[in-house]
Amino acid sequence: MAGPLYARYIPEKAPTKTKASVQSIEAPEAQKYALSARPAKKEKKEREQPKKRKRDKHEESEEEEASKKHKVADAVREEPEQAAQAIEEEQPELHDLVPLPQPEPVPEPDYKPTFSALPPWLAHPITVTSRATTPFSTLPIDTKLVSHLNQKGYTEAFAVQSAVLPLLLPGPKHHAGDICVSAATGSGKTLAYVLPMVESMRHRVVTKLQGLVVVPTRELVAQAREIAELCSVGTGLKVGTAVGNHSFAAEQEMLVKKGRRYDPEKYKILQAKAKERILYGTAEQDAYLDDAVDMLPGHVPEYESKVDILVCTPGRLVEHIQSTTGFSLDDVQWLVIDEADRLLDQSFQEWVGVVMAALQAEKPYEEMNARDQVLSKMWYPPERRTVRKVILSATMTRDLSKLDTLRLRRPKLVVIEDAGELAGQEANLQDTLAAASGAIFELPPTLKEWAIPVGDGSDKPLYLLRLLQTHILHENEAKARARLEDSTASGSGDEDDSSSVLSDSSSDNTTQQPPTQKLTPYHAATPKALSPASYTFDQLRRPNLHLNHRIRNPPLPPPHLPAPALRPLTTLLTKSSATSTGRKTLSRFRSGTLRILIATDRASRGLDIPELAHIINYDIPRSVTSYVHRVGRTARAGREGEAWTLFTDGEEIRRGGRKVERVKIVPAEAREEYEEALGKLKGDVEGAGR
Ligand SMILES: Nc1ncnc2c1ncn2[C@@H]1O[C@H](COP(=O)(O)OP(=O)(O)OP(=O)(O)O)[C@@H](O)[C@H]1O
Repeated sequence: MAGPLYARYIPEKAPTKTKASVQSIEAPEAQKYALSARPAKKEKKEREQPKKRKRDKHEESEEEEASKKHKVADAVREEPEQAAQAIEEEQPELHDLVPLPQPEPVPEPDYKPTFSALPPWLAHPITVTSRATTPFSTLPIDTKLVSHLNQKGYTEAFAVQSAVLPLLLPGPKHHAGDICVSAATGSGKTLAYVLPMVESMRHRVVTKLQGLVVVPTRELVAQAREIAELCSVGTGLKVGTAVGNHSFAAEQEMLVKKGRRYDPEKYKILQAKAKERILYGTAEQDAYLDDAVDMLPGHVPEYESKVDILVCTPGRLVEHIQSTTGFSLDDVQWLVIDEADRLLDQSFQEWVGVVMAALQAEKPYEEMNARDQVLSKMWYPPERRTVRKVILSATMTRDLSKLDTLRLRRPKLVVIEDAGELAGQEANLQDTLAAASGAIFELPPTLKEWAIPVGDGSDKPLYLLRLLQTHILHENEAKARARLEDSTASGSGDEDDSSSVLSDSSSDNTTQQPPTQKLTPYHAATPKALSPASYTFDQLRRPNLHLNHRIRNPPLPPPHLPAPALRPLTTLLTKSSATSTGRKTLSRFRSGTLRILIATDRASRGLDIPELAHIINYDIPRSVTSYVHRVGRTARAGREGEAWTLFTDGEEIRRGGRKVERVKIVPAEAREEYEEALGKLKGDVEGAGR
């Protein structure tokens, strides 16, 4: 009998479905056992008519199912509660699927590669501890030079010098190949390359450009030149520079001497070339031929270098290679690249390619000396000179694509590592940072680093002001005072009155001042602060002015300080400062006339101011490299120094996997004056922009 056309709808419960699925999982098992219990004959019969049986079974089960449903529907209609209970009882107990128990995973050892992608010389550098020093007298250096160095206070070779000098000077440890050096800022790298260069040229007869030193900035050129001149005393070697602080023509004049030589044969060749050029236009556009035309009959022009060692910036070097007649690198024996990572990072008119080509270039036949001319006509060409290359940095690159451009010959890498407790931290830093950027980083072991939280950064100038007042100037003034008292007691004070700064500034706060004339001896020796910063106050458009303004116009002269107001002691050094202004600023800072220098990253490389005691990173540097070079302006040549970094809420400063020690500073209490000054400054800037 067919069921009713309609009935109350009872949704199927999930367990019913689950039951079905459980049943369907269990069914084959049950069937298996059921089948195995049947007699073999029946089994055979079943096998013979499997399709029919299956279909019949299927129809039967459908009928059963339908009649069951009808029964349930009837029961529900008659006794709904009992029916529901019965249905529930019918439900089998269900369990979720549980993952099978698994064995404990076997811990995998940390991956330690047994190979390195770096070539052996980079992967296994010569490492030397930063404490290894050697007396200069034990090194194969001219005795006069040793005593001159001693007089100037250079008695012991620093670690980098102790490691590099034997490799570059003649002797049992001499290395016939190129050297790369990674050593901390202020560790004495300049002397490490200048000394062997000068020693190798000591007995030269005529002036030839034999040593080429390339550095990135003008300040570095001046410093390297100073050291080169110190080492060249008594040798007659001439040191020149090319940086663009003179006109190009004046610089050409300083580098190359134009002369003439009687050589009728060569004269004929040159005349022929010159005629060719005149006939065919611009066949060979070189000033050399122009000069030849102006020569006396039978004479040819002859150019000589006026310098033995040239210290230069890469851009200016390229200009001279390309445009100065008679300037050549044919006799160069030494190529030094200081601050190599920076120089290789920036193209500077593709300087590496130009210099390498100039070093490789064959001399034209007519410019060869007689011996080479004879040899060049023979079966084998004249011997090629080898140029010794010395590549240095405190953040040495291990980027092979960059180093390859220098065509290094049998190179060796020397790394000066920090000894003692700090070495672990450095190693960490090196591991993590070297892995991240492919560079090696070194920091001076005598450097102390501090981090100062400044909230959201909106009050940074006030934090800076307080830092200067409480930790830097205050401390220094206290030290100066103590030294003053000592010397006054011993009566050894230098009476030289060069301290106009202290006397000037005393007008701000006369009652606070110690007797000014007595402070003078400590002036030059008073530690100073440099505050490299990159500013981001976009709304003010002239950000440097902002910081300078804050320091030069402190909201209130700090009454508790024996120091004068900061205004006359502070100045700016930016990239846009003209060369002469920059030089003057630096010399005033060196002498102690100025105590606070607000600088950009221009001052972060190579600047050597021995007395500089504090670096303040007003903003967190953009890279680790930048941090290393900035803080490296202090703690130089084994002196102590401190680096302070202001950081905002979202920033963090870590070193060697740990946070740099924090110092809490309460910002200077001058908010109202600060806001007022900011408003005034904004007005000034907007006024100036109109
Ligand atoms: N053997 C020495 N004895 C005493 N002072 C030294 C010695 N060698 C170098 N110095 C001094 O150490 C200071 C730092 O030297 P230098 O500028 O060569 O360091 P650097 O390693 O090139 O630093 P940077 O990487 O920052 O350029 C200089 O003032 C220099 O005169």
